[in-house]
Amino acid sequence: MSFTDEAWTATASLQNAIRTMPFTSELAAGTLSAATFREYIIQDAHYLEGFARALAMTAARASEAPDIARLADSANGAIAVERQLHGDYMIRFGISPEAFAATPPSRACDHYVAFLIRSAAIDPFQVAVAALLPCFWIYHRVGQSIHSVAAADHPYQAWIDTYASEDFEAAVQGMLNLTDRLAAHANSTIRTAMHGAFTRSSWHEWMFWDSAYRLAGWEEPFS
Ligand SMILES: Cc1ncc(CO)c(N)n1
Ligand SMILES: Cc1ncsc1CCO
Repeated sequence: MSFTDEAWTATASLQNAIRTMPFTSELAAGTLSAATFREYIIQDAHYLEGFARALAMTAARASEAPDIARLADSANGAIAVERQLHGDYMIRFGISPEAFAATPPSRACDHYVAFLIRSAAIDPFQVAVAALLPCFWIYHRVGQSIHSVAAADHPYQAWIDTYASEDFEAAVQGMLNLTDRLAAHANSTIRTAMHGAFTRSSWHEWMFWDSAYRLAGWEEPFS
């Protein structure tokens, strides 16, 4: 079995939780409240900037030139999606620049981004790549499965189209190939750490949607 098949199987219960959780089920059905989607879009704009930084940092550490280019392309792609959120979605869902500026990253968003940037900075390159893979793969799986059931006048069609697209699929396939190539040449210590990073990132994907659904920010102490 390839490393990536192994990683998906090892995280089956998390992947199943992501597929069936309220945020993704209601997103698929088109019944997710606009207020919840708004919160998610704001947080995702914050996330995509941090994700792009982690991709660019990991790109710089690749030993093969094509891998530098692929990871840097994805950093560029993540910023392109972030610009789309700012330029189109925020207007469509009634998020003013002032409202965005007044909303800091949530605890879940900051935790995920901090994890990815820390991994990119100090983990072995193979482990940093494994940490980045769920960001691609889970979104593609979720986007595809919603795409296959979505009604024609779906309120979140543009979101679905982004992650079910052939362009995104090519980026996902590139990351899967890179991860499997690295794992095939890695020793068992590195492979174990790659599994750990993949699992932790998958958990962060679940937590990110769970947090948006609960409209969770930063809890403050009561006086
Ligand atoms: C939280 C999160 N993970 C992954 C993606 C897809 O890149 C995204 N837009 N947001
Ligand atoms: C992973 C990812 N998420 C949004 S854009 C992007 C890179 C696509 O090339």
